[in-house]
Amino acid sequence: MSLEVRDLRVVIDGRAVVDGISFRVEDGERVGLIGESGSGKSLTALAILGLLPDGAVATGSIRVDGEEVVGASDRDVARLRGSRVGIVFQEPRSSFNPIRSIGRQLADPVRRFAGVSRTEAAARAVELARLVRLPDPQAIVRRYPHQVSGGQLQRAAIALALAGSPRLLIADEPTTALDVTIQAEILDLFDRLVGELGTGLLFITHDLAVLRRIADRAVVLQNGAIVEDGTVDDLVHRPRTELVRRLVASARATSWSATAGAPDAAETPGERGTPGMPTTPGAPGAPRAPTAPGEPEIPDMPGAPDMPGTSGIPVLDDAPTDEEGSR
Ligand SMILES: Nc1ncnc2c1ncn2[C@@H]1O[C@H](COP(=O)(O)OP(=O)(O)OP(=O)(O)O)[C@@H](O)[C@H]1O
Repeated sequence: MSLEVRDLRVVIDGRAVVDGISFRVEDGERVGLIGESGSGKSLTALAILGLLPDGAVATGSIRVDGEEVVGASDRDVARLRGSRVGIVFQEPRSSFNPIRSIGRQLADPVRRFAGVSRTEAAARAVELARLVRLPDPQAIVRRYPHQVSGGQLQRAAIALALAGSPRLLIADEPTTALDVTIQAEILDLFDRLVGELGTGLLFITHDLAVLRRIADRAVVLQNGAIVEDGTVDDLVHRPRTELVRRLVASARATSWSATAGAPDAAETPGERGTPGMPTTPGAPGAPRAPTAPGEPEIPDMPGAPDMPGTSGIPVLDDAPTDEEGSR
C-alpha cells in the first residue's frame, strides 16, 4: 500500500483545518483529492510530507509505504521524503535552484538516496530525463531551469520527484500553471508513469474535468472533512452532495471554455470542440502553437492521437445536467 491515512486531523490556532479524514492509495492506483479552495487539500499533502507550517499540529496516522509519518522525527520524515514519497507542485520553478543545471539537481537526490557515485548519479539523471520523455535527455540535463519551457520544466520536476524511487507520488495542481495543450501531455505522463512504475498517485485538484482524465477514484474534501468518496465516474454521474454537483457544473464550464465552440457544443454528444484548436483565451487571431518552441511533440503519448478535444481533457458532456444532478 502506497498510502494509508487514518483519522488525520490538522489543527492550526485551535481550528481543525483537516478534520478526521481517512483514505488509502494502493500501489499503482490513481486517487484524486478534490475540493474547493481552502478545503484542506494542500495541508493534507503537507502533512503526508511532514512539512506542515509551524504551529500546525497533526494527529491520527499517515503511513507511507508502511512507515508512520505522524510523530516521526524530523530526520526520519526527511528520509521518507524523496525515498518513499515525491511531490510535484503547481509551479515547477519552485522545485529548482535557478543557478544549477537540471542534471545536477536530478543527480543530488539520486546520490543521497541510492548512495551511488557522482558518475552513476549523472547517468541516472539522464535516465530520469528520458523516463519523463524530455527531448534529447543528454543535452537537456546540462541546461539551466530558465533555458527550458514551462512544460519541459514540469517534466523535469516530475523526474526530480521520482529521483529517489518513491512508492507514492503526490501531485498538487501540477497542470494548473500550464498551457492547456501541455496540461494534457503532463496528465498523460503521470498516467504512463504510474502504469510503468506501479507508484501510487495522489492527485490534488479543484477541477473534476482534470481528475476524470487521470484518477480512478477520488476523495472529496469540504471544510477539512470528506463529504464523498468513490469512483470518479460515480461522482460525475451520481453526485450525492451539492458540492459535487457544483464541481460537475464547473468542470463542464471548464470544458466549455476549453473549446472554441459555444457552450452548447459541449453538451452535444460527439461534439468535443474543434480538434487541434487551441483553447485558451490567448491573443485573438494568434492561436498558440500546439507545442511551445522546444517542447517535445511526444508522438508516443498514449491517448494523444485519439483525443479529440483541444486540451485532451474530456469534456463532461455526458455528465448529469444540473437539473438531473439535483433530483
Ligand atoms: N499556514 C497557515 N496558517 C493558518 N491557516 C492556514 C495555513 N495554511 C492554510 N491554512 C488554512 O487552512 C485551510 C485549508 O487550507 P489548504 O491550503 O489546505 O486548502 P486547499 O484546499 O489546498 O486550498 P487551495 O486550493 O486554495 O490551495 C484554509 O482555511 C486555510 O486558510
